[in-house]
Amino acid sequence: MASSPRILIADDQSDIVEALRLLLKREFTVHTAASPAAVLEVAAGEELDLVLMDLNYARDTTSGKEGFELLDKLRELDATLPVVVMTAWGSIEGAVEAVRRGARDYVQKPWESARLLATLRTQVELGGALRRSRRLEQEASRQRAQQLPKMIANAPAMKPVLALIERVAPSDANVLILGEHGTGKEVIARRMHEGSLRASKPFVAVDAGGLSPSLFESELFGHVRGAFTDAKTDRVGCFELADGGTLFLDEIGNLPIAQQVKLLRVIQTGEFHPVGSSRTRRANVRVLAATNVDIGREVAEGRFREDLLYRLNTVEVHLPPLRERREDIGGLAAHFLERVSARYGKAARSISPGAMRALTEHTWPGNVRELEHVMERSVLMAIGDAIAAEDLGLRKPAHAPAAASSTASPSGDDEGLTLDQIEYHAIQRALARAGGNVNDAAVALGLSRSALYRRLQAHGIKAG
Ligand SMILES: Nc1ncnc2c1ncn2[C@@H]1O[C@H](COP(=O)(O)OP(=O)(O)OP(=O)(O)O)[C@@H](O)[C@H]1O
Repeated sequence: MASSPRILIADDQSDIVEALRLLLKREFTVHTAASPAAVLEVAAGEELDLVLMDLNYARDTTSGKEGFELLDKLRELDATLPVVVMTAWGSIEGAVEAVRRGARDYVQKPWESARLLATLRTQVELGGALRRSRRLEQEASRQRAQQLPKMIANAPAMKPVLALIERVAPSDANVLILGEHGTGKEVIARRMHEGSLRASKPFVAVDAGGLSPSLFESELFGHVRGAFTDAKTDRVGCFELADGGTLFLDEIGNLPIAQQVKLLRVIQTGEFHPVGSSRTRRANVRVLAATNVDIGREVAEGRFREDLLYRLNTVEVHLPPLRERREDIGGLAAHFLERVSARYGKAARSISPGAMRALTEHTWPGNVRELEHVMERSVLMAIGDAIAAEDLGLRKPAHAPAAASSTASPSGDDEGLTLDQIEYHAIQRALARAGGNVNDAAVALGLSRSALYRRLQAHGIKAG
């Protein structure tokens, strides 16, 4: 059975305290105090649900000064604790001042029992609701903090990135995050959101560039039932889901021109129509976008609208590839090792010095995501106490230069490489043989020119 609510009665007149105690004891657990000091002592030591207090304590005073001070202190102690003040008949100013200072209600002496009880019940209930909602809020923010992916960023190359996040996260500026495939652009976007005033509101991520044109509008703006054959019910779009919060548009560089126009309009006006509806909806959304393509070139070659770029890149964050922040490889590897081991219910192993050397010498065309996959594989493959270099499945010390070079031409021995790595090396070899000519390399690889460009972008290889 739930225990009865706990009330503290505070008055220096013992006959009043006693009368109240008799009235309230059937419904409440009653504590009493005769002075402000005693009130604070009880309030500090007991979980209370309400304080019913007089405003005057020193004999013959009527100013209420002591009561107001006590009220302030109680609110400092616990702003959610409801306080109801008692005032002498006719001193309404005192009651008004007490309410201004945070008392939830007041009763006049002599009180009318039924009314007093009703007032106390209401305030106990409201106070309980307030406390529950505060608790839920705290719980939600704790969970958010826990879900926030850990970000390893100690390398010198990450310093400017961290400084920029700190500076622009709290603003409402639209930010464009530039970086190769798998460098952690979404991680940066989440950090920005968590560091903003929108942190308690939703963060919605959408792969904008990966949506088919027919899905794009419905995904972003929603649709109404019957808008098209498959629209069996209304659907809320990402803009509306992110209202008040942050919308992260990934792969923005791959967005076809027709969709760029639609996106630009919403960003300019904050207004949109769900597919099949003529009703205008509004959403207050901060847009963070990311791309791994050379967006300047996309604009220069007419594939990306300059006006949209200006809307998206109020601030630009350049996320360096993993090969430019090798100092973080150890920390990232350990982090992924711990996470993956926990996921598979395995004891976390250490990383042998040989494995660590192999990790730091690898060129990481797939960046942090590739490192994550390598660590996942190694957890499954390892048999010893420590992860050995062989468990990583990496080519032995890869001496291939950074991805930007066109001379990388590792031997045709692909054993132990991931599909992604094999593709990377095949492209590098084809480019090297074609003297950097993308058309020739595409022919040699049996790809169309644009398909090869897409792969070059995906691997962060700069050709020509
Ligand atoms: N600095 C980092 N610290 C810890 N984990 C990271 C870091 N950067 C990236 N990761 C992890 O690496 C993976 C890839 O990161 P993310 O998805 O953010 O990359 P991306 O650049 O957005 O990828 P894409 O180009 O495919 O959109 C994720 O699992 C992410 O949690």
